[in-house]
Amino acid sequence: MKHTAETTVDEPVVGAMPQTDRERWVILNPVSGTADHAGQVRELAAECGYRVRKTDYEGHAAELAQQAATGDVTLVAVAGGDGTLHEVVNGLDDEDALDRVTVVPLPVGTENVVANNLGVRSIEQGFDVVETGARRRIDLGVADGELFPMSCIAGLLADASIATSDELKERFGSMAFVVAGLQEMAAFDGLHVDLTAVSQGEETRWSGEAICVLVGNIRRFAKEGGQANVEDGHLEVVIIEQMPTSEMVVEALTQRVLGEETKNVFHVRASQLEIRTADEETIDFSLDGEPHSDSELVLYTRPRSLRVCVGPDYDPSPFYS
Ligand SMILES: Nc1ncnc2c1ncn2[C@@H]1O[C@H](COP(=O)(O)OP(=O)(O)OP(=O)(O)O)[C@@H](O)[C@H]1O
Repeated sequence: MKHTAETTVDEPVVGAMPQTDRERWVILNPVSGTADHAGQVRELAAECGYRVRKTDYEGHAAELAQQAATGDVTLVAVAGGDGTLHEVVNGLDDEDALDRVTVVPLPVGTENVVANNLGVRSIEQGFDVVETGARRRIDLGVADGELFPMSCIAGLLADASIATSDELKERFGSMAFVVAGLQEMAAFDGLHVDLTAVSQGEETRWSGEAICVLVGNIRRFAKEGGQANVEDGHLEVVIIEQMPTSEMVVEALTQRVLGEETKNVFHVRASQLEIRTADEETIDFSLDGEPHSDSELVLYTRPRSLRVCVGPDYDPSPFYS
């Protein structure tokens, strides 16, 4: 593989061009996914001239990103899943470095939602797109003051994602999330939600009993899911209303398979969102899979604030009806 190509944000890179990345690091989470990737990551990193920094504990990726930001590093490859990427992005932001450091995900986690939606499907392709891929600026979501590249989930599925065990993840892969959610449904008595969504100065309000509120930055939860437009300054918001478990399954299938809007699912796009519960109950939510809670939740976007390398399948303006 050749060394880094000259890249202008938003422009596809054609052919080999002079190097501009001053120093390149891989932040490697050795325990992400099936934990068998460290050897391959180190090998390719050595071949391509990256320094590898390994995480030793939870939160370490954010500290390493801060160190990268205070040095000469202009490119960080993140060998981990969505949780590790989340830490890196917040670590870079703590040093106000999002504008000078480009990030590329190396998908070695369990779900790798961000990497998949950026069109980066393997470790090798990750190193490759740094040389030959386009570079773009994508939106980041903010929830409770914390950045999230992927999603924020409040209510039942937030609990479920926290409760999703490693064993379950190994057996069912990305389905673990859904399976755990359905398992927990019986014990969950809903959340009375007052939600205000703002888009281009227009307010939309929703109040009622909800199972969960799903907010996607790079991913869509509505209809058949897939990649969201992550350059338009909007979040994709889905509220799943409280309903019997049997209806929930039908609802999920109808939404996923047929792509139809149905009565128990409310969908809105928003650049700003406020979620409150009726009696100021605590809202449990997960940011890119990590648990949080607060009495209210304010979300918004920081449009086009993260520089990323993307693969050929990445679509800057995906079409959905
Ligand atoms: N050395 C370590 N030992 C234990 N945990 C670690 C270590 N390094 C990082 N972590 C933690 O591992 C967690 C999971 O990482 P990550 O999200 O990358 O993988 P994943 O959950 O398998 O993938 P995905 O989020 O894509 O489903 C993160 O919360 C991170 O803080």
